Amino acid sequence: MRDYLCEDTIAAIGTPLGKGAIGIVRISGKRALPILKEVFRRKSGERVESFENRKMTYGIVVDEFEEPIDEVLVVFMGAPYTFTGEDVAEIHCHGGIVVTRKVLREVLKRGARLAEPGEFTMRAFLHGKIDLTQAEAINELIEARSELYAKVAVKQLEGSLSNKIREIRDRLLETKAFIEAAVDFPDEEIEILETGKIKEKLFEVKDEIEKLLKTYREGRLIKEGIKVAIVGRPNVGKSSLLNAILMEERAIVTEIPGTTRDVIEETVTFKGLPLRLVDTAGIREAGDIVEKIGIEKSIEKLKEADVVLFVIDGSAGFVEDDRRILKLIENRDNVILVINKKDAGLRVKCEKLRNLFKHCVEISAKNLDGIDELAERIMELVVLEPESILDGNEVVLTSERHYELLKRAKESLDKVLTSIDSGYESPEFLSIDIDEALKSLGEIVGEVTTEDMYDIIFSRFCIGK
Ligand SMILES: Nc1nc2c(c(=O)[nH]1)N(C=O)[C@@H](CNc1ccc(C(=O)N[C@@H](CCC(=O)O)C(=O)O)cc1)CN2
Ligand SMILES: Nc1nc2c(ncn2[C@@H]2O[C@H](COP(=O)(O)OP(=O)(O)OP(=O)(O)O)[C@@H](O)[C@H]2O)c(=O)[nH]1
Ligand SMILES: [Mg+2]
Repeated sequence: MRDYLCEDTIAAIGTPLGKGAIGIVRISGKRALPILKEVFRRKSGERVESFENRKMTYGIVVDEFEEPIDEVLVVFMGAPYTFTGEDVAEIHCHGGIVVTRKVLREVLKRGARLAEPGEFTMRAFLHGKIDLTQAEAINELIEARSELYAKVAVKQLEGSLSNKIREIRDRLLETKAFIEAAVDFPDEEIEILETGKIKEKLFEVKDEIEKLLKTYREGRLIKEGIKVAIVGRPNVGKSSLLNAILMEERAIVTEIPGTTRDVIEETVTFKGLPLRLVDTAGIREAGDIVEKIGIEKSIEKLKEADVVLFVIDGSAGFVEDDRRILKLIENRDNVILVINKKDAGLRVKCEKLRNLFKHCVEISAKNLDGIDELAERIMELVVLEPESILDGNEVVLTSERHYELLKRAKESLDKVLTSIDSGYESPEFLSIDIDEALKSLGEIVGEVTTEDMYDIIFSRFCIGK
């Protein structure tokens, strides 16, 4: 059973385990202050009976035999004006692996329980300090590996998404009131339902939801990065291209066809977005079993990719083996033809293949020529509205949970509209689906809670958060 009532006092190390200048043990709950008094002494060994709220005090942590464990700074913050909304005590100790754990152990001995992953944040949510999207944003912030993602997460932590959702919800509530007005005054000869007006309002709300839904594509790219598969026949310079983009000798490059046999994945950040580059085995009629498996993987990666870089050796021209690979990627609009080995003289150019490839770049992986242009083209291909999304100032959906719930809300509104169009205009009937939409919106911010909420949200956090 989870402690949704927040009866226990919880504690955990809030900093990464490892060598660091400081390590913080955080305690939250009713017994935070008594526990702090139990473990903390002034340098002289004297007990401290009252702590000034939110002010650091210098001293030592002792074990039950009054033996000093570490020299520390501690702070007590009284409920409700704290991160969790409960009494919070923090012990800032030296950041060794042993010392921080020893301090935590003393705290646990005095009656605190080790916090579960995300439990501090869950308490902040349960006490109304933050809503669900803000709680999730804390985790996203911790997970963020690119500046842009961090920026989007901070905005969400500040409440940008919740504000947007609440705005949509309020408009929907207004619409509902408008529909129900017809029920409340049946005798007053108010027109049964002004369906035209109701529809107009519904369309407005739906439009807002759709706008938000559209941001998810970019949101996912910001969060997960752009998957770029580098494919082509052996020896055209795929691994050289990977190295050129990474600016390091990551993959083995030789003049022997069939050098790369396994998939190599590396990430670089370009304009704030992670580019997840995947170098693959050259595709051809396989020699041995290892190469065959490698080629199967190449084809798999090609299918998963957001962008496919189809590399050819321009100094050799567009040859039969290239043509065979072309069959695998036909009908895809996310392919960029990369004509490599420009330095060796090109026998085929972008212009000549214009009818086959909408996107084409001529490069020399060896001389690092054309690499920036290629990176630009990758961005152009996946990012629909670069200005609006990439500055990180707009509300962007990055969570599948939010996306699915918003989609559900939209579907409920579609049902209402269909009902109106089919003549089922009874207000009670229409309200059912409006309520469904409201419920989905409520679930996003956590006003409507579900049983598995903890498991889908907070258990993903690291311990101590
Ligand atoms: N030492 C320390 N640093 C930390 C945290 C922490 O818990 N401890 N945080 C943990 O995530 C983050 C900061 N987040 C926090 C959020 C709210 C409050 C807080 O005390 N809120 C009160 C009072 C606000 C005010 O003074 O205006 C409140 O909301 O009522 C503290 C930290 C990052 N840095
Ligand atoms: N002149 C020239 N040679 C290049 C260029 N890029 C790669 N090469 C050479 O082409 C050969 C093959 O390069 P790789 O990068 O190993 O080719 P690959 O496509 O990864 O080959 P496989 O892993 O076997 O599929 C090596 O000898 C490289 O030095 C280029 O831009 N110009
Ligand atoms: Mg290779």
